[in-house]
Amino acid sequence: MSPASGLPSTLTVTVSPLTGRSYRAACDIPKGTCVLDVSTPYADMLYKNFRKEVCAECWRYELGRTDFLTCRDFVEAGLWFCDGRCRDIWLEREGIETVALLRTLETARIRSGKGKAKQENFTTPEKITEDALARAWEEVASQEKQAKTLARWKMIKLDDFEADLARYVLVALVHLYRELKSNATRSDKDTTSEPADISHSSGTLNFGGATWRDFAALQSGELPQTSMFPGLLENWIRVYQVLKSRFSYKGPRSSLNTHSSPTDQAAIVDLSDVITPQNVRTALGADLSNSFGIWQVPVAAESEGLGFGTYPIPSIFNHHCSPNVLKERMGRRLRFVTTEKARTGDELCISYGHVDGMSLEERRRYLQDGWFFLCQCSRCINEVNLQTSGDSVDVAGQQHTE
Ligand SMILES: C[S@@+](CC[C@H](N)C(=O)[O-])C[C@H]1O[C@@H](n2cnc3c(N)ncnc32)[C@H](O)[C@@H]1O
Repeated sequence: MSPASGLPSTLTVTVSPLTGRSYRAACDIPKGTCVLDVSTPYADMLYKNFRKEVCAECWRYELGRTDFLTCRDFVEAGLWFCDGRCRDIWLEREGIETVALLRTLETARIRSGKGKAKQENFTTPEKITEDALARAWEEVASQEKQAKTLARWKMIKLDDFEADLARYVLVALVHLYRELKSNATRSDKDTTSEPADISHSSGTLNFGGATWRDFAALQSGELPQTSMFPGLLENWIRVYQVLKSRFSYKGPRSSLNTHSSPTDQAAIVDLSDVITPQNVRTALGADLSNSFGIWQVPVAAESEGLGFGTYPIPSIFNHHCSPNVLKERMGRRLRFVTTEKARTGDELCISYGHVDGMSLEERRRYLQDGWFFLCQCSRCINEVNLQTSGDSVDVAGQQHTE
């Protein structure tokens, strides 16, 4: 599926059985051309360790200095800003209700030094398969039909890893919620009564030209990730249980969350329709296989990873070990610039990591371990063919005949 919106006329999407969707040049493109420019991710998250040192809007980071983060209006929600301008840009896009939602979510985080809270019983399947994952999530969905389940889930506390993932999922689901509300408002505009929660929804719908449809069309990393790290399934289910129990509301508003202030309760929207096992799996599955790390800039080998963001439209770039497109980050903005001339029909690829100085085996291991795929780029295929023919290749891709 190609992206619903935001694709420049210089790019076209093709699909191959081996590598899925990828971008190709729709015309001849000179070297140094910006082929894609995306202002913000669909969902993003700064790791808790860096939150007090990085602006939540422009992602400015000054090697651990914090004095430039002068706007601290929403620190309970885990949001530090350079100043009121960064705060207002963030609020304009995300909406004031998201501050209340994030603040409530932070109350579900195990406070440092408080150890591990009592968790739900969970047995990880012996072997992770599509069926085993489906059964585990069906079990969760059936549990929530029991009256006391949500009250019990409300007591669950998340460790930092899980709470950070929950923030990322929550941001994505609020975007979906707002898209649905906006569509409903548009189709209901002849009627006088608005949907109950629309008054709580603020902000502009602009998530880097992408919609939930684009986000949900991303390749899911759920099976490869949970197969490699089976404990992830329990982490993901706990994320779901916390989101469902705290932000789903079918009764009186005061029963929504006993931990948040009355102001927060008033501002919190009812996310029950969007917090579903399928949507949470979609958001988490899109993470590792598609997200871009938010690296300290300028990027160097020792750059800190501050968090990650998922940009559905750029996520269609496939990897190449000698790429012809370079990614540049400026704040939340990602720009993709050609590093050589591309002819009509050429595949346009970025590099997913620093593979330059690696041998074929090292590159393939790196991509398999970190990204769960066997690299099929033309450089790797050429080197495999050369190895079969007995010739050798050095790490710069130069061929040496024996
Ligand atoms: C960020 S997505 C890129 C878009 C993806 N092809 C799609 O259809 O959505 C990353 C996934 O694309 C595929 N991919 C990207 N580059 C590849 C390559 N060089 N060789 C094989 N598969 C690749 C892998 O399945 C990988 O998990």
